[in-house]
Amino acid sequence: MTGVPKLNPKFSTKRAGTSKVPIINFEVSHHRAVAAVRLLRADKGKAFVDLLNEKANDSGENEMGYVERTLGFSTRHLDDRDIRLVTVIVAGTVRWKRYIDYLIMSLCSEEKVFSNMEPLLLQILRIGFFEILKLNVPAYAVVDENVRLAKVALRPGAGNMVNAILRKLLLLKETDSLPLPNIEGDDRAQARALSIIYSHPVWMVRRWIRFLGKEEALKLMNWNNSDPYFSLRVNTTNGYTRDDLVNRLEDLQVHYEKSIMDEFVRIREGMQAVLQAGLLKEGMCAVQDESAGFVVSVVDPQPGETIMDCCAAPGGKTLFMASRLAGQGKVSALDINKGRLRILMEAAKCHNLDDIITDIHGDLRLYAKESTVKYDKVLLDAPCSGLGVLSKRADLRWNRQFEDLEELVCLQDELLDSASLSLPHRVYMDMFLQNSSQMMVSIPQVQLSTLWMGHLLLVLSGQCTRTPTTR
Ligand SMILES: C[S@@+](CC[C@H](N)C(=O)[O-])C[C@H]1O[C@@H](n2cnc3c(N)ncnc32)[C@H](O)[C@@H]1O
Repeated sequence: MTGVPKLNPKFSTKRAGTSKVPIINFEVSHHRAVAAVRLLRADKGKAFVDLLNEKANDSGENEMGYVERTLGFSTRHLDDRDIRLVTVIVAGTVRWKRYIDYLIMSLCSEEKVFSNMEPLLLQILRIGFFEILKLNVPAYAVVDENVRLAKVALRPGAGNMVNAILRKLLLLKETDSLPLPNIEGDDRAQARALSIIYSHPVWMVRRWIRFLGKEEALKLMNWNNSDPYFSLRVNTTNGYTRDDLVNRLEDLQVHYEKSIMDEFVRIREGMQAVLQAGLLKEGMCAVQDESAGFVVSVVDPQPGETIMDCCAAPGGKTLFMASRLAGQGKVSALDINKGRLRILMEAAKCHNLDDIITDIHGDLRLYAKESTVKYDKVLLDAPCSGLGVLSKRADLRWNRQFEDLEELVCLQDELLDSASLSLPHRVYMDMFLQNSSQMMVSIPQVQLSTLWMGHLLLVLSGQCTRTPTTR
């Protein structure tokens, strides 16, 4: 792929001149246009930002400005439905990128047609493929709209190409003959095929098969590719019950599901409505992953206890642990990042927990050497790769490199040593899955290790005298 797209002059000059009145271009489907530009930004990174600066004279224009200038409609006119569709299309297209690209390449007349394809054209095709394969949008709408978008954003020839490739895809789908790689050959070749079918980087597939076995690795990839849900935790410290939260969600017509954990409710859609209704601001609930709640359940804070949260910010687990203390006891929240710690304390105020929580700004590795304070319990939620939340963060799988994990494992090792050295009662370590296997073999004091929803929780007793890890 080469550079960033050249703008179609016809549209790039539309907003030039004296008129500031937004021009609404009814020719293109607005949510697809914004989705295509957002995907382009994700794909091109800095090259895209450079293009914005170059074309907009460093005016700080964002991607929305780009859409307005090049496609001729004001993104201010996007309604809630459009915004929701942009989110769905962008997340899904990014998630399935490897699989979709394999199909696009298979349907191009030659491999070089794919590798030389203009970046914006590729995004439009990816959107069309995602809509046909995963969203089941009516075929005529997908073809018509994406062809028109390619014609308007690029040129008529680009529209013809989109038309030809999407129609080929429809035919293959109808006849159930979509091309797929065979899972055969040595481990590496099989991982390569699986990485296309499940749309993950090859190194992740190989690593998970090695550590978890093929069956679990496939389950994990299916989970990563499923539509995510979000969890809300009711704030009992402010006197609310889960029924109160459920009643408000019903008023807002947000569909929910009660979690097996008492304080939690799951929602798949409707976060916008929850935010707009102010449920978070008024302290009724917090957005918190159930897996984070599970970690707190294992720590099981009891009234009167002192707890150290070693990597606390922005504070999801700190707040939940503090609320479990029922007004008696203390949580010390330590973090190296001052800004995130400030957010934590603001949330503590909102949740009426600022008497229970004390913030400590510092590097755990230094703090642990100097402090003589002992705690009843210590939670270490060390920085992680985020590989446990790939269903929610579609882009992460493409942004993480194997080398990032290596660095993280080093940091986690050091932090675990610090947490367990100077705070030697019980250390609860929560980490995402990426390096779980190394950790499990390397820490003889592990009393309990539980793998759940992408988290590995280790409960250690006494000081941590580990043998070197198997990195
Ligand atoms: C996974 S996040 C913690 C999330 C938090 N426990 C929660 O539930 O909201 C990891 C945190 O570790 C902090 N951190 C990284 N290195 C650190 C260090 N050397 N000492 C203390 N905190 C550190 C980061 O600033 C980040 O806020």
